[in-house]
Parts: sequence; structure tokens; C-alpha cells
Amino acid sequence: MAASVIGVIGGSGLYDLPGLVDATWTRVDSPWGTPSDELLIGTIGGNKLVFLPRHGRGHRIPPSEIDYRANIDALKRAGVTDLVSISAVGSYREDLAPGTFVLIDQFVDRTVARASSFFGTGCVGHVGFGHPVSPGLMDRLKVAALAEDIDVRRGGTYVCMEGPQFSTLAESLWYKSAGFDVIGMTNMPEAKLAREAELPYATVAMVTDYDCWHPSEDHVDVASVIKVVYDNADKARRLIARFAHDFPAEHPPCPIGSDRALDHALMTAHDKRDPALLAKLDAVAGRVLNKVRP
Ligand SMILES: CSC[C@H]1O[C@H](OP(=O)(O)O)[C@H](O)[C@@H]1O
Ligand SMILES: Nc1ncnc2[nH]cnc12
Repeated sequence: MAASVIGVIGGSGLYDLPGLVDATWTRVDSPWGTPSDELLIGTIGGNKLVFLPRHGRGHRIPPSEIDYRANIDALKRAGVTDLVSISAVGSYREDLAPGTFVLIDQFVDRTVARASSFFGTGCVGHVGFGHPVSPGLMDRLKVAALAEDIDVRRGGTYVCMEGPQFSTLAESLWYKSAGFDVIGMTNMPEAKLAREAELPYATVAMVTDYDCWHPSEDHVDVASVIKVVYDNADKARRLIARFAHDFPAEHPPCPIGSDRALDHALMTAHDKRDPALLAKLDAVAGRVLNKVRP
């Protein structure tokens, strides 16, 4: 089995990871485009950790312009075996108040303008995505939260909107009535691409606001989101540090097989595959593409 390399994608307000030992910002090029920033590579508790600020340092890149494929590809190239995302979200539930951490277990994708697959003409692939989050990572995040005395809810549905504008009241009431728990603008297609790259994925969602449905709370704005993120950034960093510190040195097999998602995913006949696309897929799909045909 491979040594564990933990990837962490930091969301709004989380642009570095101060607890990382021997940390160096390192440029990793990707054939898919330009990653959001250099990768901050270091160790925690002997485990290698690779951190990427999703919007870039200084929050330069809006959700729709993040090159999600380049980000996931760069993390895979850096050797990441297990990936945790941290995200600010709006809440559709009274009991998920600002400051609450939620371990997301389902997604609804309402984005419309993003490249959402590494596969395409010349190499068609369909990965299973019924369970988009690795329960193994969720369990470890929950244990780490308990150890750090951080209250975390296990399970929740994250609806991903295109943005960058926040939702209308009609949309907000609709999502709430549909039973979605939280809303954000970034976890799709990130989670889909992580699955295609065989990276077990989990999201720690930090509730920052009640979007705009709540009759007695202010409507979401950037100032309120950032205030809650900054107030809770230390908790998020402690959670990640404990999680990384206690993570097994050898990559633990994903209980739902996310790390083998490509075993039966590729459709295109070997002699019909596009060499140019295969070359770009070297990191993401190298494990299966390099297999010698029986
Ligand atoms: C600053 S509020 C909107 C912004 O925050 C969330 O980003 P992230 O998931 O990276 O924390 C949300 O999805 C929007 O991109
Ligand atoms: N209400 C909201 N809608 C979309 N993305 C968000 N990120 C944080 N709060 C949000």
C-alpha cells in the first residue's frame, strides 16, 4: 500500500495552514490548466500534507473561474491519496446555526458553467457517484473533532449553485423545502473530479449564514461570511491538524472504493483512445491506463 498523503483544499478565509511543519509553497504544473495557487507542502505528525487555497492566496479567483480540473490534477500529481475540503456554506436549517461544522455526505449539483470531467471524446469514462463522500474520511474527521472538543454534525446535503451572486428568496425557500441542508458555490465539480481521480473526498462545511430564507436573520453578505470564518478558522485548523496527526501512515483503503473508482469506468476501446487525451490523463488515470491488457 502507498504512504498516505493528505490533501486539504482551503475555502473562503483559509489561505494557509500555519501548523504545517517544513512547509514550502511549490509550483505544480498541470496539463489541465492553471491550479489556483502553488501547493503548500509539509508534514504534520510525520504525515505528508499538501494544502491548496481554492480561491488562491488573497482570494483572487471566483467559484466559476476556479480550474477545478487543474486543482485536482495538481494534487494527484503531488501524490495526494486522501482529500479534505473546507468550505463556507449557508444553512437551510434553524439548528445548523452559524459556526456549526457539518460533515457533508451528499451533493446536489446546480452548476451550469464548469468543466466537470477529465474524460471526453477519445476516452469516455463513467464513475459511480451514488456515495460522493468517503465514509472513512468522515469517520476520522468526526473522531478528530471529538478529540479537539469541536462540535461537528455528521451528514448533510450540500447544494452547489453557480454564483457568484447569492440566491434569490424564491431559490432559498425552494432549496430549503427540497430538504437540502446547506448551500455553497464550490464543491461541484470538485467532488466529481476527485472521484474520477480516485481520491477519497470529504467536506467540512462551516456554516456562516442562513442564506436569505430566515425571517429574523440578516440576509447573507460577504462581511458576515468572513466574520464567521475568521471566528472559526482556529477550530478548522485544529481539526485538520488533529486529523492529519492521527491519520494512518499507510493510505487506508476507502470503504466504498473511491480509490479504485476507475476499475470499471472506462468505455472506449483501447484502439479508439485519443493519445493526446491519454497523455493528459497520466496522473488522474495512470493506475488503470498503464495496466497491461490481458
Ligand atoms: C465568501 S462567501 C461565498 C464563497 O464562499 C464559499 O467558498 P468556499 O467553498 O471556497 O469556502 C462559497 O462557495 C463561495 O465561493
Ligand atoms: N448563503 C450562501 N450561498 C452560497 N454560498 C455561500 N457560502 C457561504 N454562504 C453561502
